[in-house]
Amino acid sequence: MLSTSTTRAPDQAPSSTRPGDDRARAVAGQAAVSRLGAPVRSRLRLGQVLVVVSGLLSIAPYVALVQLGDILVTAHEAGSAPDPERVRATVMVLIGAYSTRLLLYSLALLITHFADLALRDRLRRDIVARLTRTPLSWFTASTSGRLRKAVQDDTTTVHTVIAHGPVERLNAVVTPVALLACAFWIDWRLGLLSVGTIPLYFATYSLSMRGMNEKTVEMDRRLENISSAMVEFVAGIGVVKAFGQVGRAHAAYLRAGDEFSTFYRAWAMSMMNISCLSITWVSIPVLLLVNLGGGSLLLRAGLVTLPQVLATTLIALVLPGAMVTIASVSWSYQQAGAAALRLCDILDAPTLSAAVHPRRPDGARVEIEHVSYSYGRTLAVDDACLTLVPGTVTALLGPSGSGKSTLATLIARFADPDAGTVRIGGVDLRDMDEQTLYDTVSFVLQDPQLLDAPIRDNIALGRPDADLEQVRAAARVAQIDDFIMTLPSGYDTVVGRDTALSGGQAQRIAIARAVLCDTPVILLDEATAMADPESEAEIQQALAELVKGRTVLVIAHRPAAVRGAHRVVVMDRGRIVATGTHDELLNEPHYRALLRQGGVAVDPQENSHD
Ligand SMILES: Nc1ncnc2c1ncn2[C@@H]1O[C@H](COP(=O)(O)OP(=O)(O)OP(=O)(O)O)[C@@H](O)[C@H]1O
Repeated sequence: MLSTSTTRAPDQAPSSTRPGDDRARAVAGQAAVSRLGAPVRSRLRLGQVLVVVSGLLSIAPYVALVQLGDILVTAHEAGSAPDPERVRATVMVLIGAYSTRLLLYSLALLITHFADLALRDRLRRDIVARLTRTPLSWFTASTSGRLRKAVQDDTTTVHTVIAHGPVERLNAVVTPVALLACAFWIDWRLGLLSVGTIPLYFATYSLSMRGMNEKTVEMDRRLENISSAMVEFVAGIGVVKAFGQVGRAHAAYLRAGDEFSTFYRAWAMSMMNISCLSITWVSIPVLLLVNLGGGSLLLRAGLVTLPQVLATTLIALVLPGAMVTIASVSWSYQQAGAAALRLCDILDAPTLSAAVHPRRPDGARVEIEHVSYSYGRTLAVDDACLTLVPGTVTALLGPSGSGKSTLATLIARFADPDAGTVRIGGVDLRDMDEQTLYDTVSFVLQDPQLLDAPIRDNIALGRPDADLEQVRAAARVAQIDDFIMTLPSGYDTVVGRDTALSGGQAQRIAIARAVLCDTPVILLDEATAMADPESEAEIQQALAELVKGRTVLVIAHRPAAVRGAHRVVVMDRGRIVATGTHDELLNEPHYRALLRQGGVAVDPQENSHD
């Protein structure tokens, strides 16, 4: 079945890539970050302009400081009191420049935060808009997991690089560059002292960052492995327990965890030593030693003044903060790259084309003409031609994997065929708008998929405007009304919270849902009639009511299910190999093989044809 968790959408990217691909993925990640940020780029640019101005303004307090020092030292040396007017003016410049800088910086952050809010809102809307046009065949258990991660986690990860990245990274570059220029302007020798340790820092830092992009992508991939092992373990817990394999399934999770820690420890340990060394070059004690030590030598030689030494030493001390910010924002960009790629994957999910001139079907005749459909390289339906006549039940029979479910889902437009046409009432499904399609076809799936909502809402899923009487009428047809009325809250009972339903009860609710939709075409998974033998008779009766007078296709998983069908269609490896009534097909080899496999006694007469 298309909807089972064991299948994978063909267009889904594999969850792991080879290490050789990691660099390309890291580059693609940065392109994806830039693509996601495009709608708010002008706002980010405005924030960045403010940061540049604020960075340039950072020079002013230091210049004012040197000036203030000069005024005080000159007055001290002359043995007179400093000029109060000049002192006040210099202090005002110092305070004014500092406050304006802070104000501009905060304003820039505010702008990028608002941009980020708008972007996240837009991203979530775009994802929802995209998914409403995405073929149902795209949604599998794994795509659902990716979706959850994208909407919940990845939009938050991207926040760091949209709201903080442009401002903090630029500030961490502009401010130190402006300050260092200022230091050189104060005195070139002192300027050299303040940047003296930077080449050493960069040399060791780039050593520690070698292969960082690839490692980050690899880390992300290994974390994904842990998540998938966990999801697999939890999703399959029923079958795992039933076969006493908890230890083994658990082991897969532990193995993924162990592999991650081994990888992380090896990476972190080698990086740690070298990155400690790089940080030492810009640590406060080393900077003080170099700047004050070198500065005092220059001072003694009479080449510089004390305020100049103090100002350039303070400038040099700004460096470590800037380095740390650059490193942490770069790291955020790498993580955001992986998150942005996942978001772009979802934003680029395939979509079904919308009808340009929507048409309404005339009748409920279903015509499948030369239809083919593949999942990646697997050809699931191969040049199928079939007509479903209104008022008849057609049973689709064939071995597992022969393409029955795929063919049926194409009639509900879970996907568009790669070749050929599916028409209902003379209208190509691609020329029907969504609502018309929902009003025309309903699908009773093998898994009834009840929501954690009142039973009434579950039945009225396709017709939310239906009143209680209409809902009850549908439930009566589906043989489930009596049972619902025995529940303490009746139709307001919340499935999952107030009551647990048996498989058969859940299926009858799903049948009531289809009865209420009252569509002229019904696609039915015969397995709906098999899950709960105790209520099979009731389900059969409910189904008999449901299919009356409609165009019905039943996906038959066992030969006995063709009972009562007007016509049987046999599929094999994607092709329709035989069509006819049960009697007409008795000599057809594929049909006979299926009957034999299903343990159905074959007419003794036909033995002579063997
Ligand atoms: N989502 C998917 N991604 C990739 N291949 C798929 C997917 N769903 C089905 N297939 C493949 O397409 C082929 C037809 O599958 P389909 O489920 O239509 O067969 P089926 O006759 O309904 O089988 P069953 O009776 O076991 O449900 C099979 O080879 C199957 O492996």
